[in-house]
Parts: sequence; C-alpha cells; structure tokens
Amino acid sequence: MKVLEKAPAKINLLLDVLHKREDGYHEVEMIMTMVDLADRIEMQELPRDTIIISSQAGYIPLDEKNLAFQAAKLIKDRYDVKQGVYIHLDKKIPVAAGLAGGSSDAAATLRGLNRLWKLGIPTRELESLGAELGSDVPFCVTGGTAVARGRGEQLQPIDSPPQCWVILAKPPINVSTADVYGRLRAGEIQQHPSTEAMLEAIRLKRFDLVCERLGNVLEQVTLDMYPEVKQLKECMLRLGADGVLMSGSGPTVFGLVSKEAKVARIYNGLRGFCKDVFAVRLLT
Ligand SMILES: C[C@@](CO)(OP(=O)(O)O)[C@H](O)COP(=O)(O)OP(=O)(O)OC[C@H]1O[C@@H](n2ccc(N)nc2=O)[C@H](O)[C@@H]1O
Ligand SMILES: Nc1ncnc2c1ncn2[C@@H]1O[C@H](COP(=O)(O)OP(=O)(O)O)[C@@H](O)[C@H]1O
Repeated sequence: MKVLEKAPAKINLLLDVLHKREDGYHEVEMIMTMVDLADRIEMQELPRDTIIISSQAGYIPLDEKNLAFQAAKLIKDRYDVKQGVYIHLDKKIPVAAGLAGGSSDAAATLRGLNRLWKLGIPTRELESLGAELGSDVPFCVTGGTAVARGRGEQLQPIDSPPQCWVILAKPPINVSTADVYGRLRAGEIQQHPSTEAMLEAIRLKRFDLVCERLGNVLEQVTLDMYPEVKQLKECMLRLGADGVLMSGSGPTVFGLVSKEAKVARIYNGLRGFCKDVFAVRLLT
C-alpha cells in the first residue's frame, strides 16, 4: 500500500514574542496561514521493521535527523507498529527558510502513516505528537489559518485571510531559528504588533488592513544579521507589493499582492535579485 500527502509551506502574518520562558523557549503569539507551495510525501509500506528516506533534494539529511524520519519513528514507537516504511520527499519548499518545510513534512508523515497503518489517531493527538517534534509541527498537522500561542502548539483556528497572491523570495543564506531566538532580547522589544488588530482585519476581510498590520518581532534580529534581507524587503516594496514581511525567523520575505496584473513584474524584478522566488496563492 502507498499513500500520498501534500506538505504545504506556512507564512507568519504576525509573530509576537511575549517573554522568554524558564524552559528556554519563547512564549509566542502568531497568526499563521498556509500557502500553495508544497512538498509531496509518498509513503510505502515495507515488511521489514525499518524507516528509509529518499529525496531528490541533495541538501537535507536522509537519516534520523530528517523530521519525516523522526515523525515515522515516533508513531512506530508510540503505537507499537512492527511494519516499516519507505518515505520519498519531493522537496519544493526551500530549506531553513522560515517556511516550515521540515515541520510540514513531519506533519504530513504523521497524517500519512495514520492512514497507511489504519491507526485511527484523532487529529488532536497527532498535534500533540507533532509538538514532540517541533514547535511548528502541530499547526502543520491541520493547516488552515490559526492563532498559535505557547511555544506555537496551542492552536485556535480562525477564518482565512482575504485571498491574494503571495510572492516568496529567499535570499541564498541559511538562518538558524535557534540563533535568531537566541539573539532576541524579549524584554527590549520596542514595538509589539497587535494580534487583535490583525484578527480584526482578517475578520473584516480587509486586505488593505491585513497588509498594514503585518508584523514580526524576529524580523529586526535577522535584518541586523543579514542586511541583504532588508534590501530584499525594500526591493519588494519598490516593485509594488501591497504588504511585505519576513516569515518566521527568515530569511524568506513574502509580499502580499491583490492585483494579478502586478505579479509578473514583481516576480521578474526579484528573480534578478535571488534564485528562489515563487508566486503562489494563499491556501484558503
Ligand atoms: C520561528 C518560527 C515561527 O513560525 O518558525 P521558522 O522560522 O522556524 O519557520 C517557529 O517559532 C519556530 O518553530 P520550529 O522551527 O518548529 O522550532 P523548534 O524546532 O521547536 O525550535 C528551534 C529553536 O528555536 C527556539 N524556539 C522555538 C520556538 C519558540 N517558541 N521559542 C524558541 O525559543 C528553541 O530554543 C529551539 O532551539
Ligand atoms: N524533511 C526536511 N525538510 C527540510 N529540512 C529538514 C527536514 N528534516 C530535517 N531538516 C532540517 O531542519 C532544519 C530546518 O529546516 P526547515 O523546516 O526547512 O526550516 P524552517 O524551520 O526555517 O522553516 C534544516 O537545518 C534542515 O536540515
């Protein structure tokens, strides 16, 4: 038997950090949504008790460091599954980009193996398993649009934002999430974005207000480390994107665009600046 799962990328329309916790994680308040750029995960039963990962992408680990491997191992151990699985990852989402590619692969693996092995694990439980793999994995289990609190695992589903184009551009640098959180001085954040105001903009389906109220407190940290991310933001705004923000810990910058007529110009303008550029729709 074989199952297929799509693993879409996420963007953070809003990311606020409330404080650093005793366990070293940061207490966050995020508004996350999925975009139509996805890895494809194929899972095939193996009679032997083993997990094998393959991928056309030469730049991700294929051993126990792979988040899909960790997801498969977790589900096998927890539910005492004796069969093995062959997992192929068709990567489309850039790696270490702030788009949760690895987390979404892990979530898709949890969903897929639940089906492949007919385990009947409820979604809530899949989300809890996901939290053991990473802070962004619970959101990726269900996707949609949600407010995420705690370290990212406390989810409140909300309505989709108004549909629009999303231009994603990732400069050729690798940013470590741990490094960005590590450099953040949570007590010294000058301006916190308002989650309530963004929720209102989404509720009212006001695209202009969504663009106006975008905010990410990790952005300044990454911008200070990598001035090219700042240049990329300025470039996207200059080319006419309606709202521009860095996603997660970066370095991907996304631009929201309402008019299709503008998309090609912005896309082509950015291609001169970096190789990884995508024009996609929100997954509403
Ligand atoms: C910043 C965000 C925003 O969506 O995404 P990315 O930029 O990674 O996509 C997330 O908070 C990242 O989630 P994720 O990538 O799953 O993080 P984890 O593997 O759990 O943690 C990686 C590192 O980030 C730090 N971390 C993570 C989450 C959090 N709320 N506080 C933290 O301080 C932890 O100290 C850890 O060392
Ligand atoms: N299936 C996977 N796809 C992508 N990266 C993975 C995967 N498994 C493990 N990783 C590792 O996870 C790290 C973060 O990758 P990713 O989830 O793409 O980034 P981000 O957390 O910035 O959204 C990278 O260092 C990468 O090597």
